[in-house]
Amino acid sequence: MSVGTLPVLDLGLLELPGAAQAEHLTELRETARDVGFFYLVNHGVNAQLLQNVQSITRAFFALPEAEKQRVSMIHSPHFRGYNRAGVEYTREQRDQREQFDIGAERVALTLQPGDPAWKRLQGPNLWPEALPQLRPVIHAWQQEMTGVALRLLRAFARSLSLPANAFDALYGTHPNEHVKLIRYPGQAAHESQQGVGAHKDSGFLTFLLQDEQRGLQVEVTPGNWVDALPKPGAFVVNIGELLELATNGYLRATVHRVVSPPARKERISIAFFLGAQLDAQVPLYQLPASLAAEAAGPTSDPANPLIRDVGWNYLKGRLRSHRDVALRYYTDALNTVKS
Ligand SMILES: O=C(O)CCC(=O)C(=O)O
Ligand SMILES: [Fe+2]
Repeated sequence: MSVGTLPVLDLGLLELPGAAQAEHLTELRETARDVGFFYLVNHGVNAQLLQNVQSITRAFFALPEAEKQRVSMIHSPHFRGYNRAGVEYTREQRDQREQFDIGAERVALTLQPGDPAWKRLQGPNLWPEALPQLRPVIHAWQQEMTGVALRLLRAFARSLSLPANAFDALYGTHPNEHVKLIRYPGQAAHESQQGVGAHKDSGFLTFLLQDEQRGLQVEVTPGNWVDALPKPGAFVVNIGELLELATNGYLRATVHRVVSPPARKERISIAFFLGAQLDAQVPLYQLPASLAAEAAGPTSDPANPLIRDVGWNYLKGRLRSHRDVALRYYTDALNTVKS
């Protein structure tokens, strides 16, 4: 296999009727097993919506600092809102990116004493008054991306000889639809180049919409970092840890990172993370013997063990990334979640 670039998959081909899809499903399965990252084309998301979401994202980051601080994540026990560069940590190092996190738009749950702390993750988003168009554009994008993600998840299920709806129960009626708007500021040569440090994504599937600035790198084989160069109109898709866990490591959650742009440049990317329902447990799906034989078990980082309880696993990641929010709202949970 060439490791110089990422494979390109076509969603339309994965949905061809009958036997015609078979060879494409095999390609999807093998790509996800060997690389865990690919470009997705022919996904059907309207080009105008892609442009709108990119321009509204630029408009958000161009707001005065005071406006962005009004929607700072420190105001949200649900981990929603704005973080300036250098606040988020990956592997104990600061990430040089500013970001705005949006989750599924739901009311906060009424909690009873003794309820698990992850129930606090559900709740409303924060929206900047100074940019009222942000909310409808992001909602449209979130809805559209949930649809694409579900289509792809069904293709994954078929590619593994599971019923097309095998993952639907995990995803359920309350999926964890997490959108992250990200801006990587240019960094001078003597400054940190960690846009985001090396990590795996924790959910099911991630879709990235990049701009024209390079920076995303994928560790295809140990120590071999491949550039996921921007490809107009395509999403970069990768597998998250839940899907790795569900398939006993057959599908691969691959480590990736972003290297900062040079001084005076910036990079904008928009991520959509499809997670499972917070109250779900990730089962181990029975794969056909020939595939099960190739599943080596999830390659979880011993310093960051995976938890099958979706809510706890998600909370663990959030507490790790956003220490200030954790200390404000989750001191009681810091010992329960071994993060
Ligand atoms: O900005 C990117 O291209 C990647 C972002 C990423 O990996 C993440 O936020 O998990
Ligand atoms: Fe990531």
